[in-house]
Amino acid sequence: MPVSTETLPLRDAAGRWAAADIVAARTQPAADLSAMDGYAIRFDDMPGPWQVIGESAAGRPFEASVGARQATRIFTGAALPPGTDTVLIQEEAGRDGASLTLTGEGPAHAGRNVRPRGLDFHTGQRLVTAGERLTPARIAVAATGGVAALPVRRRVRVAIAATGDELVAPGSDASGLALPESNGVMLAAMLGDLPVEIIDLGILPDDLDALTRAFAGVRADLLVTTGGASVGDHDLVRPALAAAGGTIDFWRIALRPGKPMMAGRLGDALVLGLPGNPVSAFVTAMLFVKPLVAALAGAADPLPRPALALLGETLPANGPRTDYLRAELRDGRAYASTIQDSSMLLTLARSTCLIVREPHAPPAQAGDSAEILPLA
Ligand SMILES: Nc1nc2c(c(=O)[nH]1)N[C@H]1C(S)=C(S)[C@@H](COP(=O)(O)OP(=O)(O)OC[C@H]3O[C@@H](n4cnc5c(N)ncnc54)[C@H](O)[C@@H]3O)O[C@H]1N2
Ligand code: MOO
Repeated sequence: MPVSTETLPLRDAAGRWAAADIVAARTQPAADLSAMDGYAIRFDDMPGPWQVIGESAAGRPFEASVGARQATRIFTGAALPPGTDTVLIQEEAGRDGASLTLTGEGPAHAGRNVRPRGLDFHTGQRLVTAGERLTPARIAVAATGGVAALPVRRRVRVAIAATGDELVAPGSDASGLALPESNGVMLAAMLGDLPVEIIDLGILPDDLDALTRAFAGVRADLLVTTGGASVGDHDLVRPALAAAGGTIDFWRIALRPGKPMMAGRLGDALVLGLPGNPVSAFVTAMLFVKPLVAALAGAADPLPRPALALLGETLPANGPRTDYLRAELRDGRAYASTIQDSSMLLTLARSTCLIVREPHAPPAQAGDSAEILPLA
């Protein structure tokens, strides 16, 4: 089901994506305006002298016509009085009462120091294209274009469930074999700069009935689970999804880490079942959850942007899965961590990029160029 749209005041629209083209309701600038403080003159009267007959300030124009060898005082952002076409900056002018003389080089051509009407944009011109993110500059251009409210998708409702009998809420007693749950807070943090409403389903046990009940009650655009995605006897996410009336579109992809990822549907919700290993959950969230949320929020270009970096060290040939290696960028070179175990959060926390290795990539040498995904 597509996420419905709403209209938000400019102040509330930051970080959303435009749900429709945003079109200028006015021309900017609305008239020929001065770009500098000085004197509005007719270029044909160069090199002067002139008689100053009035003043034009931003919002307080000089309405009368300016004749030959006449000038007005003018300030930045003020409309050029009728009859003038050029601004002489005050650093190059001498003023004595009403008399004005040229003291510097003066403007080189007609129209100098003038922002002509429509320099920025015209009424009817597209300012923001549907599917573009509403960055601060795009919100500002919409405001200048006379648009007060912006069409966006409503916040995407993302339900997040961690699964596993060993897990306890972060901060609670984690003695013995209890493991503090970290995927839920990590996912919420990864979605922190996206327009989401998080529905925290907490920690669900490795129990088919409990999982089925929890899944059946989900009201969201997207359900994200972590853990229980693999082939063990306690990996119950897929059977529970089926028991709750959901369907599975695919399970397992040629990715390392992240192989047991699952995608499916449950009623109106899309479902992404991420592996439980924290690094696998991180990588699949980066490659699938974030882009899917951005797409649901209306992004035309939701995928992460790879960059290029030089390798700091030799890398062995890759196997059959696309590999995302935790790595650090130092002096513009990417160094992969020695151990790439998908349980190791400290290595991930210290990484500043992932090196992307294509399936069956041959060995790579130090100094070779490699695709990376920067980790902000
Ligand atoms: N025989 C096979 N075993 C495994 C395979 C396989 O193909 N054949 N795949 C391995 C791969 S690859 C991965 S990845 C893991 C993923 O398994 P699950 O998604 O079923 O994850 P769990 O078994 O539930 O947990 C794995 C690991 O991660 C810890 N975990 C889980 N959830 C959290 C959480 N929310 N916060 C912190 N840590 C969490 C959990 O305690 C486990 O240690 O399967 C391999 N096995
Ligand atoms: O794919 Mo698992 O995610 O390698 O550890």
